Amino acid sequence: MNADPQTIVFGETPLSIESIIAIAGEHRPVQLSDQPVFVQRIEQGRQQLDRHLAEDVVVYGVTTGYGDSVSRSVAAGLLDELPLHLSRFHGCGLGDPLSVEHARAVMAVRLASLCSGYSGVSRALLQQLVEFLNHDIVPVIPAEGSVGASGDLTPLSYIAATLAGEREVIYRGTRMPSRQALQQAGLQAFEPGIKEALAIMNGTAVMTALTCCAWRRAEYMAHLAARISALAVIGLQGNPGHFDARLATAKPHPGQTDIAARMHRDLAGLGADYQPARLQDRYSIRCAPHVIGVLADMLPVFRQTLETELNSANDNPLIDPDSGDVLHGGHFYGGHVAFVADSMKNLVANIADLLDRQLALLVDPRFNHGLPANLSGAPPARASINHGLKAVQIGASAWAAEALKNTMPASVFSRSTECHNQDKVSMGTIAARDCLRVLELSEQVAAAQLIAVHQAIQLRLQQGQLARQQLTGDVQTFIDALSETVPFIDEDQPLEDVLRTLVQRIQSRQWSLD
Ligand SMILES: N[C@@H](Cc1ccc(O)cc1)C(=O)O
Repeated sequence: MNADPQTIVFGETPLSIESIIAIAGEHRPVQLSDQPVFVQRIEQGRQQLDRHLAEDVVVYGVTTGYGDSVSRSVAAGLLDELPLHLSRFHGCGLGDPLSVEHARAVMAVRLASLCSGYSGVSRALLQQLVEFLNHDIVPVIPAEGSVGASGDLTPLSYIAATLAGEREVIYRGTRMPSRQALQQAGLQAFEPGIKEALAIMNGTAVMTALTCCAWRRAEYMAHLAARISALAVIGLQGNPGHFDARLATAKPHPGQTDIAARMHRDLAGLGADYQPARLQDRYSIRCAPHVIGVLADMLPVFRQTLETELNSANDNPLIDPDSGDVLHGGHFYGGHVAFVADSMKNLVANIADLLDRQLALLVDPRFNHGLPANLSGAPPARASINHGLKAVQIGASAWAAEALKNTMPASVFSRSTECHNQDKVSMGTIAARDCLRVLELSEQVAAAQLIAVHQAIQLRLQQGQLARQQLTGDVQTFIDALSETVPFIDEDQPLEDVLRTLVQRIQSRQWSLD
């Protein structure tokens, strides 16, 4: 069915983190499967719900009030109005809006979940989400106000509302009322039928989407940190023997082994005659694979959890597609995602700390084995007025500290809310937002350390303590690419623009590190 190989199809095979990122960031087109099994499954779910309604079965959120108001039954004449009430009373989010990329990821993740066929929603609802993604109509979703268990009710209410032509969206770069964007795109508002607003809102899509985006950045951070650490070894005249494959075999965590191998490969050009300045380097150098490797080892575990969550029915109630039975449960509870985000931010912040410690060694003549103070490249006659990377290091210390400060797990701050119906909640969305913030700060530390390792290597080359042929082809290419952005720092100059460009390059995964 799928003519355009670029198109990502929902309703057939499970989606990966990469497909979510491709939809969110690269605007890959999406479509619903037209396979009869999928079409039937979706139609059946809806018919079964209608049947329950006709038979006066009590279904939570369809014939009852929401949450703790479950014990209130809704008069038959008001049932149709109930869905829009849900999205409307949850229109109380605060904080900055999610970025366009993140809001698109949220829509894609919610669509994946609804396509699992347990939510009893119509194909028309799924199609409206497809249209929003393909026309790039992006709901403005305030980031704050979810406890992450009862789903991401409040932020997801902005999806339910905008599909229905309420609240605001970003369309063609302009913030405007959703109704106006729908009109301009030639689409109709989709007013949710019974259970449909609940199905959109009662799930973990915001935290899952944000954590998928974080996962991709964390993966790049692990590989970049390995490259930076290898360059720090070169700058500090460190000992490449710490990354010997035989050491890795003796403690074979696969992620750690991979990081050590990457570093060892990057150091292979130093040659047999190379003499390190010390027999054993300080831990931020010697143990780099042991710090970065924990993240590298946990990423596959995190991936499995995130992909299970994103392809799951994390809604309530569910409609069993085979029997049609209504299953009342708590799949909107985001405990798994909360744990992934809380853990990932800890591992990423540890890398920021590692890079900041390496930077501290590089700028300090007591530890850097013959490099100038603050790595200043000023000639001796002008050394007294030049300060090299002094302020960049101070900045990196601040960013590392802030990253570390944000590692406090969010999930341990569960609090009872909503009249004690939601008396244990995940706080997974806060964990996911923290994780993204920790990544941003860590990327800033990495940018600072990129300037430092670049400068250290240029100084070693100038001082004749390193020959260009001692750098592998990959390392030469990387240093040359850095030199397009990073100047040799001799005279004092503002480096904000350089740092910002580097952060942007890191976030767009500019350099191929494999
Ligand atoms: N998540 C709740 C539903 C709910 C919806 C809206 C609320 O305001 C509160 C709770 C449940 O399924 O039980």
